[in-house]
Amino acid sequence: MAFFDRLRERTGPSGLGLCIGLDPVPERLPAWARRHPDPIVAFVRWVVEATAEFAAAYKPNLAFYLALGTSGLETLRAIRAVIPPEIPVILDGKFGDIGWTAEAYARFAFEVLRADAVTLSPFLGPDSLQPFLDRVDRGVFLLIRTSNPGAEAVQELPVRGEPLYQVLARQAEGWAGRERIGFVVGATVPAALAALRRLAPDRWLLIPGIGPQGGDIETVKTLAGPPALIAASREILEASDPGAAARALGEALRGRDAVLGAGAIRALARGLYEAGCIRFGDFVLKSGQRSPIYLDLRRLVAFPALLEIVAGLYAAVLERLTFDRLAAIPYAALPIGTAVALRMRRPLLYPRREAKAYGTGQRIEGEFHPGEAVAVLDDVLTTGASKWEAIQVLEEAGLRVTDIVVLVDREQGGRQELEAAGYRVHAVTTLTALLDALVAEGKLLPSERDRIREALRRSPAAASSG
Ligand SMILES: O=P(O)(O)OC[C@H]1O[C@H](OP(=O)(O)OP(=O)(O)O)[C@H](O)[C@@H]1O
Ligand SMILES: O=C(O)c1cc(=O)[nH]c(=O)[nH]1
Repeated sequence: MAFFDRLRERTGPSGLGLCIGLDPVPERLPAWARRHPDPIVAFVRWVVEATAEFAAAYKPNLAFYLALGTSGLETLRAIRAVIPPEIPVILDGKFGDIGWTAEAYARFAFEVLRADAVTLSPFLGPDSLQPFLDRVDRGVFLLIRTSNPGAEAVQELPVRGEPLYQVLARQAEGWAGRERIGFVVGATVPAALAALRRLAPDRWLLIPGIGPQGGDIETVKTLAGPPALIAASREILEASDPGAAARALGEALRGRDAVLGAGAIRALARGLYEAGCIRFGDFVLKSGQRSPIYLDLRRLVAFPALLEIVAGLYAAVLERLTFDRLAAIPYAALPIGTAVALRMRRPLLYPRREAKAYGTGQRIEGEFHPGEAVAVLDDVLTTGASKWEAIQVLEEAGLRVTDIVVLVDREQGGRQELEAAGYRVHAVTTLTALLDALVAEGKLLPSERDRIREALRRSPAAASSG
């Protein structure tokens, strides 16, 4: 499997992962490790065992092993061997040399050390990268805008009115093997995070510089967003409990919504696909937009076992929230809401599309008291229009809508508008993550996934949501 597909698997639906730097310094090791006959390997093994479940990738920096002396490379090989095979290893060597020499570096990185990716300086131009790009299952991260204070003096030099790093990023978009190239950008340079994400919306970013160097995760999430690896080394290696430090960083990264690991999202995607809840074609949505993909979760009623799984996923999100009642938006979310209410033993209500002219004439079915907090459930979030309609009815009746929970956020602008108005939006997963999982499951070609993504990116709602 290609390197960036492996990263997608590791990060799951959020597309944001922790890349743990393995940069040991002998004199800073804990006392117990220093007493060990093989201190560095013992220490790194201990860190890896404690952090593996939170690591999207590990990143040993070559310099720390060279600094150990002639035994350093053997130590690095031993460390490569303690990293579980499913976790990609990025060798941080910041290589960059003419082709012939680059070929030797590539052999060292990919054959001797069996790294899955490397960091490279793009300063010598595209031919210097080629030996690394020729290994089609491996990846490279180009140093585009680094986090160190002196970087500005070179990387921000104006070239025809544009900073050099942006020129480089733009050029790299046209280089052969571009799908195997990610960019390194420092968390300490917010303007570069935003600029690079604008220039390269789908490209993996490797972002060092949080913690001791001064960058912070919230800024990275807001300005760069996924797909990205956030690098942390000292913050984890020097913690008294590296596992707890990695867990805290992982949670800060994934945020409150992450209820699905990479395996679970694949199982969900497979279940939905096999039940005919994911359709490909040419569809018109509620908003009038056209779409090459349609999620038809109304079909869940024909697959009770899958409906139960889906209800469990909503419940995993809802368990973390505080609310008095659930409200389901007709029609698709009515059976889902009922399954969730049964599972959680929480009361459900639903706003009708319009009041009936007979019977009770109610606009809201179920029981409620003004002032109560409501978590609104829907199947899919596209523009958010159906959520706004439901919110209006519920709020006119004196209820307080606090949270909106959907199974799939199609990432077409709905979330931003609801959040801007103060509603908290939670999605079990996103369309991007579902598409990636379908590719991993062999149900969709990568080229089809990319075509669908591109079509959705060009849709009017996506454009208006910025
Ligand atoms: O975020 P939005 O742009 O509102 O789009 C998503 C909505 O569209 C569908 O409802 P629809 O009214 O088509 O169908 P339904 O009555 O069958 O649920 C879907 O069930 C969501 O409620
Ligand atoms: O936006 C919509 O109307 C919509 C999209 C989708 O994927 N599924 C659905 O039921 N509605």
